Amino acid sequence: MTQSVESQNWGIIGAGAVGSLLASMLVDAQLIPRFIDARRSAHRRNFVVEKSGRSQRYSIETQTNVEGISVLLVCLKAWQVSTILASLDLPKSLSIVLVHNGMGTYDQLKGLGLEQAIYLTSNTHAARWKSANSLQQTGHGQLWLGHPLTSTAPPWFSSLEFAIENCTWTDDISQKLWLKLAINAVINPLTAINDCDNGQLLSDQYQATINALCVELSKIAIGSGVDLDAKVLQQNVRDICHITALNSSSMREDFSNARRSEIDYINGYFDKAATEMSIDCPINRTLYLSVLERDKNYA
Ligand SMILES: NC(=O)C1=CN([C@@H]2O[C@H](COP(=O)(O)OP(=O)(O)OC[C@H]3O[C@@H](n4cnc5c(N)ncnc54)[C@H](OP(=O)(O)O)[C@@H]3O)[C@@H](O)[C@H]2O)C=CC1
Ligand SMILES: CC(C)(CO)C(=O)C(=O)O
Repeated sequence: MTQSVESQNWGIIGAGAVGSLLASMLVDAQLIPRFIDARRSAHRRNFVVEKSGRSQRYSIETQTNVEGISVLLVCLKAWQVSTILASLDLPKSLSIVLVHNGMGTYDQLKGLGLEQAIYLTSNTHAARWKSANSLQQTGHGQLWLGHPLTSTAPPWFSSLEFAIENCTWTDDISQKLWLKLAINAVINPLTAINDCDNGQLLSDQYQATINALCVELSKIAIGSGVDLDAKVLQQNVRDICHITALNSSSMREDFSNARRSEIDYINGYFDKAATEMSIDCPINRTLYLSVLERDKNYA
């Protein structure tokens, strides 16, 4: 691969499945990212990534703070983002890129008074750990990047676009985020509660619930100024269930691994918006409260 012209220092907080996958893509493009982890002393993180049938070794420097970093990819679970970023000393010039499922962290960070530029993404590049240091890419997806207030891509975007497969700037990130949020609000709680793969949601028994839930979510999105037709959403949910038929959703994985889920930032986000607009959404509420009740054990 040709060396890209690079003057940024890339940091990644969250050396989990997504953070390590994106780190490997940056290394492949010779961008030399560093992991940030204030919980541990400085070290090198060594791992193997299996991508497109090839295994490659990576060794990434891990530092305890964001010193020297100019672009920070935040690959944490949604519920970790505000607490962890608030605990770090972040320079004003830092660009923050949020890479997680769900919505609500942007407002939380702005509410905390963060003055840095915060970019949002909708990411479908997927990976899972086969063992502690061996990662497998499980989905060649897409990463949409945008900013809620500006349609101009930052100067470092060309490097990210060069490094990350199917990385595209959008001047309407809100539309992409709401569609992904709605898809997750259908697939994630239903697969977690029913303990099934994504593809099983295509069976007849789930269609009435899925269709009615899509109508509710569409009403909330439209009430929030986002054009999200219920039929288009239903089709998108079906398409994702087909494409990811054998996948176990991230919420189902959280259930099986006794971890807190991201429900507050998915169905909870819809529930809050529905309540503010006095839109009755009983199916979304039931799913939200059911997973929330389970999550109390893992707060
Ligand atoms: N996995 C996937 O394929 C996909 C995931 N997503 C979304 O991307 C986001 C990240 O997911 P994923 O990578 O799977 O999640 P992981 O739980 O694998 O990654 C989160 C990482 O953050 C680390 N972390 C926790 N606290 C800190 C801290 N204080 N400082 C530094 N690092 C910390 C964790 O380390 P430790 O475990 O040591 O605590 C963990 O490695 C989620 O929102 C998920 O829904 C979206 C698309 C696909
Ligand atoms: C699209 C989907 C449902 C794929 O599994 C996902 O994003 C998740 O599991 O969180």
